[in-house]
Amino acid sequence: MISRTEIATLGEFGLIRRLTEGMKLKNKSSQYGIGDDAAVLSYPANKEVLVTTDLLLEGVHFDLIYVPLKHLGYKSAIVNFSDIYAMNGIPQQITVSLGLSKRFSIEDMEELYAGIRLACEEYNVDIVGGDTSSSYTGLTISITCIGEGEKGKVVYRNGARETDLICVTGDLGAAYMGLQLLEREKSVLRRVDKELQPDFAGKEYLLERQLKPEARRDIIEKLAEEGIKPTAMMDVSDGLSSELLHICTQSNVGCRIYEEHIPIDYQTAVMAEEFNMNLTTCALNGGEDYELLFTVPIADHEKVSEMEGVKLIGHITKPDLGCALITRDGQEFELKAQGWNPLKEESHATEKSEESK
Ligand SMILES: Nc1ncnc2c1ncn2[C@@H]1O[C@H](COP(=O)(O)OP(=O)(O)O)[C@@H](O)[C@H]1O
Ligand SMILES: Cc1ncc(C[n+]2csc(CCOP(=O)(O)OP(=O)(O)O)c2C)c(N)n1
Ligand SMILES: [Mg+2]
Repeated sequence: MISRTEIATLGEFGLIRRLTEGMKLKNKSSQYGIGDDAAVLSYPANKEVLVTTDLLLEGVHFDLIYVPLKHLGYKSAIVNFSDIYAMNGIPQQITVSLGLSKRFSIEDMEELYAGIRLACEEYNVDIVGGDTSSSYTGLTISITCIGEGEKGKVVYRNGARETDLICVTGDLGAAYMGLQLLEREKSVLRRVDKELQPDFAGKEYLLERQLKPEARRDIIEKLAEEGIKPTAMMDVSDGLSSELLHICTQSNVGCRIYEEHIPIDYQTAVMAEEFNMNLTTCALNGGEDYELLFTVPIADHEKVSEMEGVKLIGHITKPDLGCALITRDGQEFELKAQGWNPLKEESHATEKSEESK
C-alpha cells in the first residue's frame, strides 16, 4: 500500500519544496522561477507574449473516482498548452495554483505534480511559480500558461473570411465517449462488486483521449513549415459546434460544414452505437478533444489537403447564410452550441446550504 503523509507535517513551504525539488529552467525567457515574490520573464522585442488560464474543479471538471492524479496533472497542463498553440504560439512557462482539502496527502500531491512535470518536460515548458492553499471542497487546480508568438504571426478567432476553408485536426468525440465509458463503469462498479475490474479492451483509444490528451504542437510546427498562417484558429475544448460558432460570430461570417467530412475514430463510432447515441452529435458537441479548428484562404487548399492529421470539413460563407451542418443526405441543419457548459442550469453547482433547503 502507498504510504500516506499528512500535508500538515510539511506545511505549505515544505510541500512546495518537495514538489518542486530538482526543477531546472529550460527556456531563455524564464529568467527567474520559483522562490521569490514573482517570477521574472524576459521576452525579446520581436515576440508577442500570450497568457491563458484555466480553472479545474473537482466534481465539475474531473472525478477522482476514475481519474488518476498523475493523469489529472498531465491533462491540466496540456489544456493550457493547447490554448497557446491555438494562438499559433509556443508555451514557455506555467504557474500552478492548488486548493487542497485534508483528503489529500503529500504522496497524492507528488503524483499530481509528476503528471504536471511530465507534460512540462515533453512540451519544453518551465514551471515558474504558483500558490498553494487549503480548501474545504476537494481539489482545485488553476494553471496559467505564458507563451510566445512571433509578431505578426499570432492567430485570433476573428479573422475568418468568406470562402476560407474550415479545417480540423485529428478526430472528434473520442474523449467524450471515453468519459461516458468511465461514468458507466463507475455506476456499475458502485452497484456490484468493488473488486471487479472493468474491461476496457478495444476501448483504449477512448480512455487515452479522455485521460491523457495531447496538445497539437505538431500541427503548429507543420503549418509554419508549410508557410501557412490560418486566418482564424481555436482549440476544441467545448465541442466543434460551439467553437465554430465562436469563430463565425467573432469574424462576422457564416459557415457550412459537411457531416461526411467530420473526422471520427472507429472506436468512437462503436461506442456511440453501444450507447445508442447519435455519432455526429457526439462529435459536434462532446468536447475535450483539444484538437485545432482553423480556417485558411482557399489558395492554401492544396497544401492543407495534403497535410497529415488535417481534415477539410467545410467553408466560410457570408454572415446572412448562418452556420449550418449539411448531413449525408443533403439536409441543412443550423449549428447550435450544445457543447459542454459548466454554467448551464443542469450542471451549475448549487451552494451546499441551498441543496439542504
Ligand atoms: N472571470 C473572467 N474574467 C475575465 N476574463 C475571463 C474570465 N473568464 C473567461 N475570461 C475570458 O473570456 C474569454 C473566453 O474564455 P473561454 O470561453 O473560457 O475560452 P477558452 O475556451 O479558450 O478557455 C477569454 O479571453 C478568457 O480569458
Ligand atoms: C466529472 C467530469 N465532468 C465533465 C467533464 C467534461 N469536461 C470537463 S472540462 C470540459 C471542457 C472544457 O472546460 P471549460 O471549463 O469550458 O474550459 P475552457 O473551454 O475554458 O478551456 C469538459 C467537456 C469531465 N471530463 N469530467
Ligand atoms: Mg476558459
